[in-house]
Amino acid sequence: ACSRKNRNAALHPLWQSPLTIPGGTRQSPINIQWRDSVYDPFLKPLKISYDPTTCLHIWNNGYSFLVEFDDSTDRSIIVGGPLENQYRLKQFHFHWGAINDWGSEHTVDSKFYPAELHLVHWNAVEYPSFEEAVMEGNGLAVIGVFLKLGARHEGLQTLVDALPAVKHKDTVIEFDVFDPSCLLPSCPDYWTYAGSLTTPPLTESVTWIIKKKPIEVDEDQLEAFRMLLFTSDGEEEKRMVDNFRPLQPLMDRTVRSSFQ
Ligand SMILES: COc1ccc(CNS(=O)(=O)c2ccc(S(N)(=O)=O)s2)cc1
Ligand SMILES: [Zn+2]
Repeated sequence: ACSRKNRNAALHPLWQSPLTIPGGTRQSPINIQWRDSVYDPFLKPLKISYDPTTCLHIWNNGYSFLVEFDDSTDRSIIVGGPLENQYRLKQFHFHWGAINDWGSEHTVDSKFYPAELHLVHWNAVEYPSFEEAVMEGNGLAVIGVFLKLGARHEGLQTLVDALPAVKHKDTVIEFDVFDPSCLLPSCPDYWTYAGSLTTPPLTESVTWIIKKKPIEVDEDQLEAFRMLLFTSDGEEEKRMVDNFRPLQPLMDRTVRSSFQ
């Protein structure tokens, strides 16, 4: 279902670099073919413990809007699931479309969701900094959560209310208490596979953990994402939409599921 729009997204300034890095064998995002995923009974439940006071600010970086966390200690971490170590929360952000027919980065049985949340964590047990972890095969763990159109999400609303303050690229607003676990579905089921960052530097350093169940958000909340801009104040306005990377080849990878 790679429509014209997606090919344009592929050529979008965001990804002028080659679609996949030369020699890339584990690029993201991918289509998750449910029937090809393999149940792994040895996968543990994912344990998530976030400290809401580690929240710092919201930042429009010209790709998406990031909610960044103080990752100088182990106060907000995930452990278990497919992970060998515990990983520290660094930031979360979203990808979304201009319309509700697409917007997610991963697809399930070739179905797009209107948006996708990424919670980015790094392996502070084995690496001294985030920047170094980004370059290592087991350096990052990103939890992906699909957003679907439905009921208004009260937890997301506090974030949506702050977005007008970060309309332009390189604007920041203080955001000092937020618990991102309110954005996770209650169902523990997930898929997991070895992949990459979906924006430059596209490094193959991510253990992806994609939640099976989406969360529900309403139209107004998706529209609030779409009123953000890729462009800085004073530049000709370009709406921040379709900030997702095209699907990448699965190559020699297996997607495992934590559920039967
Ligand atoms: C060398 O310094 C660096 C290196 C890399 C970054 C990129 N930022 S990042 O790692 O948080 C992510 C980029 C894309 C993400 S996605 N859509 O796959 O979850 S996460 C920042 C600073
Ligand atoms: Zn992302």
